[in-house]
Amino acid sequence: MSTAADWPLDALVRAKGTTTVSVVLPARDEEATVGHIVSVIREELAEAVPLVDEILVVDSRSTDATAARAAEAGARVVHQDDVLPGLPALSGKGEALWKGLAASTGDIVVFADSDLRNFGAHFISGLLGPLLTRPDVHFVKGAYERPLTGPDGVVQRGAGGRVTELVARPLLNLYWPELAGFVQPLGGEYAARRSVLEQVPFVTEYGVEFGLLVDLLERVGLGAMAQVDLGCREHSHQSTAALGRMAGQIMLTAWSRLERQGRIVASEPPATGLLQFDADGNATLSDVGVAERPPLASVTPRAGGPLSSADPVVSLRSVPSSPGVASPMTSADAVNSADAMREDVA
Ligand SMILES: O=c1ccn([C@@H]2O[C@H](COP(=O)(O)OP(=O)(O)O[C@H]3O[C@H](CO)[C@@H](O)[C@H](O)[C@H]3O)[C@@H](O)[C@H]2O)c(=O)[nH]1
Ligand SMILES: O=C(O)[C@H](O)COP(=O)(O)O
Repeated sequence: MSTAADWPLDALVRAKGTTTVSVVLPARDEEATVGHIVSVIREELAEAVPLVDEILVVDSRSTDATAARAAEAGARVVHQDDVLPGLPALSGKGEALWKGLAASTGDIVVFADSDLRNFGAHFISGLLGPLLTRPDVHFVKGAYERPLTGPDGVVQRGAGGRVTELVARPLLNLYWPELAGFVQPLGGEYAARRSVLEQVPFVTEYGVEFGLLVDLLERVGLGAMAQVDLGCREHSHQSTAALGRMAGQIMLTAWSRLERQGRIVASEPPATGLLQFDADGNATLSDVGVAERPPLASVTPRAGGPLSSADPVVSLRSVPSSPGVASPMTSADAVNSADAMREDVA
């Protein structure tokens, strides 16, 4: 595996030629970090050297000043629901990335999270190295060490990436062992050729990274997938309950791929409700179902191009997410069963 330091900027600019590069940053309520990230990319990779041609921030229904901070720092900002407005709006990070792909223009698209606390230009340039120098490489994923920073500020080296370690990695080793060598399968920093990204579906919410890995393996093969060591990645941590919902989305994404690949035949789809309990035993029910956008190339002939009325709108084939879609356990069933269990215990 190469490291970011193996790809000096002058060599990358020489290799780039006429290839164009877009950086797409999905952002939901990231006013604290998005401005700095955009500024670093603009100053070091667009102004100091002609490596990045476009910086696009996809504002993912933020309720804070994310869009303003990103625009002030020099990004083009689009709102997730304003892109391809002819389609019904979906939610979550996967939707933001798919809309970002549609709204951007570069031959190579680099995705990076907007909540990185130790962002440096190497997060972008490192990912570009194999893509700009090896025509046979179509997808590059970032690898890094992930510390866990507690609320008291204490940093535990290598303890981050809890959903990765507890859910994604075991699932990949069980069912797609070819992908087990990806150090950070859920990491948000990766890059690919547009020609390939437009050929694969994008799962919505937090299923997107897992779905892309599995679908790209099928589409381009492991030999066209690379990873680059980007050092250490620090980001803002979500609560355990939020990570539980993310885990549910990833498990449903894996289930959808196993079914699509003909490896499981289910008599009924899995339930998409997740019942969680707080410290006082209060129950909250969430829907962790994910939807799916079809390959962008099947929706519009060219990213950002006009939609024709004959275009497919959205594929929800993989896993149901709309409120109207039947699931084996309804919200009411789940709450009733939780109440019944509590009574049993009492
Ligand atoms: O509805 C959303 C949710 C998140 N984001 C953005 O997506 C990025 C990553 O989201 P975050 O909530 O920070 O995810 P993590 O807890 O860090 O989850 C990890 O695991 C996820 C599942 O694979 C990946 O999507 C993430 O990139 C990866 O960092 C950030 O820029 C968010 O602002 C959106 O744009 N829309
Ligand atoms: O990628 C993951 O596993 C989740 O984002 C959780 O990461 P964290 O444990 O570093 O918060």
